Amino acid sequence: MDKEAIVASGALQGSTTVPGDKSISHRAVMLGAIAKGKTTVKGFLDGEDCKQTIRCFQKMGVSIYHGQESVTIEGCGLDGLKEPSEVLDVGNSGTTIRLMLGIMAGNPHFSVVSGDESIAKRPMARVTNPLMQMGARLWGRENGNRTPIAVNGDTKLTAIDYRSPVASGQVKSALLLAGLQAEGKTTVQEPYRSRDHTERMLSAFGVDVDVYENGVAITGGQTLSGQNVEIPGDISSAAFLLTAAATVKDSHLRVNNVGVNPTRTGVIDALLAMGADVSLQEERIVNGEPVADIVVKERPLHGAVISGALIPRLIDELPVLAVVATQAKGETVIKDAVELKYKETNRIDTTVNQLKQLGANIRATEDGMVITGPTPLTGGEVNSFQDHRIGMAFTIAGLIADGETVIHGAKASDISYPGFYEKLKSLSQS
Ligand SMILES: O=C(O)C1=C[C@@H](OP(=O)(O)O)[C@@H](O)[C@H](O)C1
Ligand SMILES: C=C(OP(=O)(O)O)C(=O)O
Repeated sequence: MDKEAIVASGALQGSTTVPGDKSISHRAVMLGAIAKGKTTVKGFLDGEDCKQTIRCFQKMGVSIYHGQESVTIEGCGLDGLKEPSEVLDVGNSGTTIRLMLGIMAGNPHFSVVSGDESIAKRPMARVTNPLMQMGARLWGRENGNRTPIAVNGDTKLTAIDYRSPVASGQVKSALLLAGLQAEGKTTVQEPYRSRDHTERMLSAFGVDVDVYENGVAITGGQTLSGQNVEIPGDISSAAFLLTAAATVKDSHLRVNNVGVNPTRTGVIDALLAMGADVSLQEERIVNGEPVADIVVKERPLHGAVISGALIPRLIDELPVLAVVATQAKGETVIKDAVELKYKETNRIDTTVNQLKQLGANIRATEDGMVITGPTPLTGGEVNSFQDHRIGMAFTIAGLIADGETVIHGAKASDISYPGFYEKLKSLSQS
């Protein structure tokens, strides 16, 4: 049976690393595939989502070699992708499907894109609508909002000025990738700035992208050239270790070589706002992305408000921050986070309902949750519901709780953090 039993096992100590960044790994494969020439990727995340991206591009005739040390992609240029003769299966990965739709929309082939049960419930209109405004021919259930989605890319796209209602790295990236193939200059504005790895990597591959406050612009017809890419550790994975060390008594942990792109470091800002002792050391730039070692020491925490522009900078870390908030003194309010409902699970429900079960004082709101602490947690049976972030967040809850916490569906962690359970065990003292 796919489950893990977690018991409190003492302070987290030492110096460690985490697997490569998921967002950057997806983009390295995609940009490598549509570039001319060879791309070599070091630090690629060997997780299920990113492997699915590799498989999709292999189905379009791209030669990709996934070795122990690196991934090598023989880029064939945007005009060199082949028509896939099978469905492009993205598995559980929202990033793969939404970014790939941007590529497929302007590529002169017929393709069908689909994924697992969770993907079938996630909204796709946020990308298919603006792509259709650019002239893309797309069909899907609920007028293009649900998978499977069929694309007939045999059409010329036209640039649009798009004001996105959501701050989403996936929407922005899909439109940049479609914009590369459109006539004219495509602009995307968003309510708050979302992760900017696509812009950074496009520049590294030789494409001009204009970046301004809460917006980006790209002119169609530019070509990419293959590059050597070095991917830092994923701050969204590091977040589980950092939050554990911030809450488990006497912990003192250093996580080396983590990507600290400012569009991703919301979890550090939230921990600081809660009074945590966290610092960045050895800050440097690797391949156009900021990287640092992160050091955290346990000390008493207090509640904070997590809202507004901070939300897109820590969206995937909110379930585990809710776990931390159960141990912080006073009220923590998470708001403006309605996007949590559209992830692998409805993360407001899966977080709130199960933390309540473990004894937390927590309630759901329309766009987030309110947690009052500190409350002792008591172990129990919880489920990942095949949502990797939920399974891992409740594993951290298990380290804080009295007694045993059983995580059903624990293997979901392989999606973004293979080796997560082994790593936690190696860092615990007893
Ligand atoms: O662009 C990306 O790589 C991602 C963007 C975010 O999703 P949204 O774009 O839906 O906010 C995030 O939740 C996801 O894990 C990865
Ligand atoms: C939401 C996530 O990923 P995706 O949208 O790529 O499925 C995540 O990793 O938490």
